[in-house]
Amino acid sequence: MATYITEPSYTFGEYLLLPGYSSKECIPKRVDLQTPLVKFMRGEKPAISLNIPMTSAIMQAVSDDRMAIALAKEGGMSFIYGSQSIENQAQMIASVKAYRAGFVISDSNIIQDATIEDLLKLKERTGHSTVAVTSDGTANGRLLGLVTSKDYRMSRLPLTMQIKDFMTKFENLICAQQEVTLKEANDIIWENKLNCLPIIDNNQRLISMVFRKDYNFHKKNENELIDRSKRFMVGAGINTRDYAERIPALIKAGADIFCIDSSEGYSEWQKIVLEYVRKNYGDKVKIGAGNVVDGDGFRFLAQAGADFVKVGIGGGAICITREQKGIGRGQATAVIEVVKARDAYFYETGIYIPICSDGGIVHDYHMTLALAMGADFLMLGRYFARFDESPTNKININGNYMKEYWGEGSARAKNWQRYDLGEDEKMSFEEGVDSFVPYAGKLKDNVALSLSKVRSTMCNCGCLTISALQKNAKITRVSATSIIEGSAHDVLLRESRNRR
Ligand SMILES: NC(=O)c1ccc[n+]([C@@H]2O[C@H](COP(=O)([O-])OP(=O)(O)OC[C@H]3O[C@@H](n4cnc5c(N)ncnc54)[C@H](O)[C@@H]3O)[C@@H](O)[C@H]2O)c1
Repeated sequence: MATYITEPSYTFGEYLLLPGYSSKECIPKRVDLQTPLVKFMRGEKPAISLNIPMTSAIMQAVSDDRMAIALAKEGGMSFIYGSQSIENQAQMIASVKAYRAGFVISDSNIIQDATIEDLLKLKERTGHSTVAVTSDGTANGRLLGLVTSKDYRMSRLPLTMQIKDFMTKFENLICAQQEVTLKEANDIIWENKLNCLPIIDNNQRLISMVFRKDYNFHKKNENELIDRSKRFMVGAGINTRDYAERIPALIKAGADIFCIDSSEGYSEWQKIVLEYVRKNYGDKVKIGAGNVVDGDGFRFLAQAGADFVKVGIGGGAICITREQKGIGRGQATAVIEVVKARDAYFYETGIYIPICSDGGIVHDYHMTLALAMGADFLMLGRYFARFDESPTNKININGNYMKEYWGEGSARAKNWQRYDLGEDEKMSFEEGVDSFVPYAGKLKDNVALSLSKVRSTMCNCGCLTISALQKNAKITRVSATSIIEGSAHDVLLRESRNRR
């Protein structure tokens, strides 16, 4: 007979925190959000910690090199998506590791045969008026010219005019070689009255840009997540098929940690990958595994050697695994159950394995709840997809700006053809949808606001660290009507503006 778990599984929205005693020392400014990323022995320190408990999801629509840089600046980490060629993924990792403050990877690039109409669309999408003209329209193509708003007059030029006919051609540009320091770059900008200085390599390929207007914004963020050589840290998603080629290539590119990316981690495929890493690299290479939703799955991955375990099936905003396959678990219950198994494992072995809660975060307070329930850090997809730094298009829909957001289980992501299930193509089905999310601006501002709420709640609970919150939080289930009671009710709202 099947095993029945009679207790229903719950989501974060069905829980609240009760306040604990907070002393006058307990103020948001003093809250420390540092949290372990990889396993460690009792009494020892983890080899890698995050400075904020946030990672960005292993998704095409979320985590590329630009996102990774923006998030590492704030103290978190991106896991760059693996649903792309090994070469492309390695290039993204390498570009994060090569990042130098003040040197920006160009996100507005175009080919010289494109038209003014294409240029206007690009400007609307990226919000930037300086556009690099490269041989292949990418950020690292051969630099052929530059277009700024000074180069064309909308009222005078036809929309069909080609970029090559009005751009500032390479021969007339002032550029610098990639060895230039930020100070030297800024001197060139001032001496030549430039707004932007392209940085190129020996083959005229664009490496980055330095902007005059960034001059005052190069101050170091003390929270930033850096390695021993002061380079930003970055993770990489991998699969259970081409790992023997992908892992060495990504290590060479500089990846700091891997995560096996799958909806289902309680599988022999994951054990094989973890064994491959331990056999070839010992404990030097760090690797997380998942996803699981119960203690059995956790223990399996812990014993197979995972450095962290990721929790969650079917809770992502774009995920339809539960309705397609009928597997999954309410995210709060999944976290609570896996944390129970983790704590028991820690008690037995002295090995603490961090838990990552992946999916199901809708409101900022859900982050605090997930941490209070014992997760050490969160993986967020929809949350980060809304920001300027996500890799997707910004689109105006009925006067509102939206960003595209699609699941890794959707046909759109699967077009990368990494999943050959050995079945008839007609038998394959989607586990994710293709959608839009409301555009929300800069990552930095949003993360600061979300974490200010987390810090504030932690103070209400009398906790200055995540581990104190995990030990001391008092959590209650809420009834359906108390959820209504907790929102604005029985009043007519004066304005429908989105609440910050
Ligand atoms: N967290 C979630 O709730 C969720 C749900 C659905 C999809 N996703 C995402 O969608 C993507 C696809 O997930 P998935 O679970 O379909 O991918 P997967 O590659 O883990 O599994 C796909 C299928 O391939 C099989 N397989 C795996 N390795 C194999 C190998 N070496 N040889 C032969 N067969 C092998 C698996 O058993 C499974 O049937 C991932 O990015 C995942 O994170 C996530």
